[in-house]
Amino acid sequence: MSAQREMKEKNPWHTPLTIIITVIGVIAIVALVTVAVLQNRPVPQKYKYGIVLDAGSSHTALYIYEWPAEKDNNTGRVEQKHSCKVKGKGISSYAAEPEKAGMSLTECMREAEMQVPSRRHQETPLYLGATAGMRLLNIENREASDKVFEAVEKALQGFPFSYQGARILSGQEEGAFGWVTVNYLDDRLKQGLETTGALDLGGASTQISFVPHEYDISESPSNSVAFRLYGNDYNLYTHSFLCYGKDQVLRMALAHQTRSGPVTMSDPCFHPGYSVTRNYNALYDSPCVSERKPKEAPLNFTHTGVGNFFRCQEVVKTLFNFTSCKYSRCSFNGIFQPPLQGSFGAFSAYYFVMNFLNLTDSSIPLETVKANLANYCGTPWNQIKQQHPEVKEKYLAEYCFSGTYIVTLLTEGYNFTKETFSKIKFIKEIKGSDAGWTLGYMLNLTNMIPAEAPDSPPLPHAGYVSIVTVIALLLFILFILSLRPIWPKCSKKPQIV
Ligand SMILES: Nc1ccn([C@@H]2O[C@H](COP(=O)(O)OP(=O)(O)OP(=O)(O)O)[C@@H](O)[C@H]2O)c(=O)n1
Ligand SMILES: [Ca+2]
Repeated sequence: MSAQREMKEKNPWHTPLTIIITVIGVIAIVALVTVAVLQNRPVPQKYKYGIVLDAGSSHTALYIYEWPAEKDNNTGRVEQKHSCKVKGKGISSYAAEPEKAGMSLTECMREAEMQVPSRRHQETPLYLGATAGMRLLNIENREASDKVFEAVEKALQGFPFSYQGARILSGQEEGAFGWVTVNYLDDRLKQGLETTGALDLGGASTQISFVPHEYDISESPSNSVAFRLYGNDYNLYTHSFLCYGKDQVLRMALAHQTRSGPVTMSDPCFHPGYSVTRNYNALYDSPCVSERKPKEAPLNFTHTGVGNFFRCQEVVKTLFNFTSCKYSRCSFNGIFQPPLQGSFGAFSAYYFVMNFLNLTDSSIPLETVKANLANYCGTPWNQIKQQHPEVKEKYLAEYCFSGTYIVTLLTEGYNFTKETFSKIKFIKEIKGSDAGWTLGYMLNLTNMIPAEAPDSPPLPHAGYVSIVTVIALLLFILFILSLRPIWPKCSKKPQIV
């Protein structure tokens, strides 16, 4: 017992001096680390916002994006905070009553007012971009298209955001910004990874964009877009096919099959037992088909279904022109297309249709996709309606046609083979943000993707804190060791008596 007590008494760690040094040391370390952590802690997140309205041919959607306020110039990640689907049809459908185009946006704009904190309203940029529906209206009736824009502009200026204008995007912009969105969301641009191609299928036009392997831009300069993003150069191939969105292509298919003006038409792209009356004038009311209108057509025709995928494919193929190509290679309609490269993300109607048909899984071989479609198209219309009572009949009736069109466009049009078909991923969104051109458009207009890679701190915050802690501990230990000569009796071994 007494030996133990003596040891305790002689233990240098129990002298008042060392206890004081230790306590001060510990306090110093805690203070040092706390200051380091607090000083470099990311400040509580404040966000900035941007709003883009996608005025598509079939409908308008509003997207709100947000990003950390203190990092807006380069490093902060922009994410979709909210989206709102405008009720009713696209703005181009209001050609005869333009004010209604403006009014149609009110509900979603009110939602945006609620979603964006009011102190940020005034600085939040608001853009409207119109695509193929307005492109067609602009071709058909310039004055009507201008009136629609006037009405839309007036409506948007009535909200407290920083309105930045409404305009028609070129097909090239639509394709290129879709590609930017997909690759930005996948973090491929910042990391300089191989990029993903983008396939967008709308109601009135469709876009294909990818970075080809070796690519002679001079062959068709109008199909190329050069980007410098985060210090990397990209030569993007992009093309937009006006009239090859799924609604306009359906018009073309119907026009092709009714070119002799019959009273009843049997359509392999619609289910057996399907039958509706359609109006000739309504069918031909689009620049995509207006020239094909039969001379002496009756007012209406009966559109009946036969349900045959392979015959439907034959009809769809007649809508592509493969005969003339003045370049080294073409997709269709004499449009240059370099060899396909890498993987692709296919979104908007590609996704809606393939998702409905349960065909989004990339592991499904092309042959199986076709077999499933053949089976689906051959299913009687009554049965289809019974199986999907929740789906709008207009959508439901068209999935056989749309699925057939998608497969035909991808394989015959763009030259995907049974090997490369599996490189297509049918996607709706990436990490919570919808795939589409809107995000890329906003990133571009707000200069949010820098041309050069931004300087980043050499260490991440956690690494910095760990290193500060370790160095502080080492210094403390060193300090304690350096005191050894003044420790009373500490150089002597404790003697057991
Ligand atoms: N759940 C849904 C939603 C939409 N659609 C259809 O998908 C097509 C294209 O939709 P979208 O990509 O929204 O086209 P828009 O942007 O309106 O057209 P565009 O890009 O050509 O201007 C339309 O035929 C629409 O009827 C669908 O089949 N199922
Ligand atoms: Ca679209």
